[in-house]
Amino acid sequence: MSGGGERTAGEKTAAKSTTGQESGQESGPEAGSGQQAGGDRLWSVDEHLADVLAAVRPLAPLELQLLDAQGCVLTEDVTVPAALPPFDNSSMDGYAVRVADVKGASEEFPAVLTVVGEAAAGAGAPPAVGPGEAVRIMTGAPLPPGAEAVVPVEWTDGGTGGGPATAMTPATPAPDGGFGEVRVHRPAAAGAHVRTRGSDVRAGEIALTAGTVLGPPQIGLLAAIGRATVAVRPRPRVVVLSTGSELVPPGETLADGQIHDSNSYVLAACVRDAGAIPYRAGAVGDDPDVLRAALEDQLVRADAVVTSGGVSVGAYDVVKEALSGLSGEEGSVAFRRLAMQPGKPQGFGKVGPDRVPLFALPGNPVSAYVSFELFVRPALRALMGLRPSSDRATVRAVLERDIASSPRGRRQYLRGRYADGRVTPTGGAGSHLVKALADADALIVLPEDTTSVAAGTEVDVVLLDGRAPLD
Ligand SMILES: Nc1nc2c(c(=O)[nH]1)N[C@H]1C(S)=C(S)[C@@H](COP(=O)(O)OP(=O)(O)OC[C@H]3O[C@@H](n4cnc5c(N)ncnc54)[C@H](O)[C@@H]3O)O[C@H]1N2
Ligand code: MOO
Repeated sequence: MSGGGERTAGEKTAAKSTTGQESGQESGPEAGSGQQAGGDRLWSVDEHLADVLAAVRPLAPLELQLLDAQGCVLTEDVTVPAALPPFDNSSMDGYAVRVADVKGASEEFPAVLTVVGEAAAGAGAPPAVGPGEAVRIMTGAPLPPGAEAVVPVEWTDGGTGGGPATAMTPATPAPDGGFGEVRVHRPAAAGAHVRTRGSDVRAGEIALTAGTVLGPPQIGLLAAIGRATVAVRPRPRVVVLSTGSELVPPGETLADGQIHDSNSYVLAACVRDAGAIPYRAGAVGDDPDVLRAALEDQLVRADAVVTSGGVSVGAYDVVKEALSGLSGEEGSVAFRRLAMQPGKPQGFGKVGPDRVPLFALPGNPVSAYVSFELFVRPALRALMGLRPSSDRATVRAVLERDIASSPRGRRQYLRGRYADGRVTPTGGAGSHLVKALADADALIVLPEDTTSVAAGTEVDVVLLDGRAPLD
């Protein structure tokens, strides 16, 4: 990547952006900048999100091991190769019997059967049950030939000659070398306590259709039908880079004017929380060449890049400086101001020959977090083939406290705690307030035309803790 350039690539193609008219991989903010298209105007949250989503496409499918595919979207219809269960088997520990032999049996007049052997799960082919015979059988063991039903051990004397048994005895052969006798106290209908071959799913049926999100039960089904790998949209690999010469990693001592880098941590955690794979590349100083070099290094393993800081109007706004002038193979990144608080300055585009989506988020910690929630999280879901916006519920809630002011013309996302239909703001509007953010589990959304809200009013609240379904 090279830097500089008098006019940004984004500015040159500004007219293509934002309204969603352009479809396909190359549309969206990659191709435009609000400053050029609409003067110094503010872009709405919805416009920006629409542009971001118009520019991202689901990742190409990959064949993954089952557990690596958890949470991913299946891209194939999976057919059942062989019936499940693969053979008739017992659902109880007890005795495999013929129905006629136990007809009318009771505790007072038990059916006395000769036990001719044992069927245990995984122990190979069981012996056959002839007239007047029974086979000891354990849960999951194949039903012996000739047997029509299983009587649970509790309906028998367990071969002890005493009263009703509570469990199978561990020892099987009787002293005479046989298995002895069992007294059955109740009749059993044909098929009683037998799980028939194919009763779960038959060979040739569709087990799971393309588009299914693989949760634990779906992964269990795939394993049960013998699949070791499946084709899914993979989790995006997301490089997280924070910028700022004042940043020091947590664990190191601060010199004058330094602060700890929290954004690369919160953003990497957000990436993971969204179901993607974070690569936290740490912090780079305010040097555009160093940032470009770091990005070039990281791009080989990235399906998306998230940077924080350096996007406003300061003298050392390194991300803007490094990425505004990209062209050709380098891709392009457009910077714009959004009608929201926090999160006003934003950059978005695609970089490198593979056109990897890049989100340049503002550096204020709360701004970076809220920007991720609103724009990056939906985009990562889109890369995974998931519905972008459906995993965060928005509910109405009664405000517990007055909100004295909200900037006219900007949609405000205040932090709050939600419980039982009520929401309480945590801290104020300052986008440096990380403790208040950590205390929150919701974002209180105040529309652009709202300048204050009295306690008792109903407001929109975005729940942050993933209470809504994931697909
Ligand atoms: N004259 C103007 N100044 C600012 C404007 C404006 O419109 N005119 N916008 C303000 C808004 S709103 C925001 S948001 C910030 C965004 O600035 P940058 O994206 O350039 O971010 P920085 O200047 O690099 O940092 C801002 C702030 O956040 C701290 N920071 C940065 N990175 C981290 C990190 N990784 N971990 C923890 N804290 C971080 C940084 O030290 C600054 O305090 O611009 C306003 N200014
Ligand atoms: O928009 Mo900044 O993100 O208000 O703090």
